[in-house]
Amino acid sequence: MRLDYLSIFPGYFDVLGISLLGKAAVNGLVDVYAHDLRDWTHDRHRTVDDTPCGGGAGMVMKPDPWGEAFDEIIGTEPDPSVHVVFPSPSGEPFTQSVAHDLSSVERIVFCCGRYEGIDHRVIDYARSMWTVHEVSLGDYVLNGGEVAALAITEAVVRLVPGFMGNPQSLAEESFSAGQDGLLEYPLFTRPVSWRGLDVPEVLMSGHHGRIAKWRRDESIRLTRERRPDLTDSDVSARH
Ligand SMILES: N#Cc1c(-c2ccc3ccn(Cc4ccc(CN5CCOCC5)cc4)c3c2)n[nH]c1N
Repeated sequence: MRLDYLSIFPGYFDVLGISLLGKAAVNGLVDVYAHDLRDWTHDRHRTVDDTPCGGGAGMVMKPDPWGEAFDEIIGTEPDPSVHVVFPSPSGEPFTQSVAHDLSSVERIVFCCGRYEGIDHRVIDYARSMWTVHEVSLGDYVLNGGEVAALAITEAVVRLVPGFMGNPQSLAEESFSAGQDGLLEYPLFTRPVSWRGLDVPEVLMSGHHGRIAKWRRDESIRLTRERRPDLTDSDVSARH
């Protein structure tokens, strides 16, 4: 899998050489390339933004540098196998399902906007050439797309076959199909007693059936308390 990042702050992506992702890069599972959008400007100030047509607050990212960067990084021929991700406050929700879909893709290009956003023609042009995902991390405001691109990267790459040492742990996570869309149960490890707080006895019983029931009940309780939106009527009936 090749990952490209276009940003006026390419240094954000230096962290991708750390931890598991760094190991994946070393193992050849993932190739990471960060690009400075200003490398495709031609004025002395390396300008990437301008005032919004029709007025309004802030600045908008000019289309020209993006187009020239696309030509050099991706190419000038349409190729639907290339997936271009635009993090955006007005994007569709980024979910585990989207992460799963992207994990089988060979090439992803992240376009990280700043200011008030990117000239919309850049997104329209990208849609005419490649497979585009305009996605939002959630209902809160970031200053740009870089942090979102990092989060999306982690969510996607950890699903790539061969990346995680123990793929079974993926199956038991919250938001994964294997858990019926329920939140993950509380986790404990040694010591059994810590600052007057004990591991629930059932988890020390060695009785796998009871342990499985306790964990299921806890997942249901937590989901009903914290994420009623995840429990549809069918799921509630089953639980
Ligand atoms: N993913 C994700 C994100 C982002 C995100 C992603 C990409 C960019 C690029 C620039 N920004 C800054 C920015 C902030 C606020 C606004 C809204 N304003 C638009 C003009 O009208 C007033 C309202 C726009 C742009 C970004 C933010 N924020 N939150 C997420 N979950």
